[in-house]
Amino acid sequence: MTRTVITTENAPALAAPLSQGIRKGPVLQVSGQLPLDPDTGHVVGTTVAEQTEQTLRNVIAVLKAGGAGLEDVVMLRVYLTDLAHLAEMNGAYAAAVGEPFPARTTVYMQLPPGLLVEVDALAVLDD
Ligand SMILES: C=C(N)C(=O)O
Repeated sequence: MTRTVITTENAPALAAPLSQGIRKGPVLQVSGQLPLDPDTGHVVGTTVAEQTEQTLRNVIAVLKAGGAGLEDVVMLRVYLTDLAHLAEMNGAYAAAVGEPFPARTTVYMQLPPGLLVEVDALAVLDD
């Protein structure tokens, strides 16, 4: 089975040794996306809600480039810098992702200055 690199100008090009997404057969893994504007590379938003919205826009852009959509996502991982942001992130997340919600894990970690959230996604496409 061929491993295909997924690249799109509609999500930011990250300055790291990674692909925006990788597809192998029906499986599409989206790399951790950040709340960056794809055109400028600048951080979008100062609140965790705003940053979650932009981050999920970037996740969706990579999914689309790989032939998938949110309906194909089985797992999302959300990385937050502060437990106090959980409720606000959940509000923005629920509105953007919609039901039925994929499985999800939320992890707390450090991110570079100004970044409050990162999200990666695993999608499985129909045969
Ligand atoms: C931004 C990332 N996904 C990374 O550095 O792994």
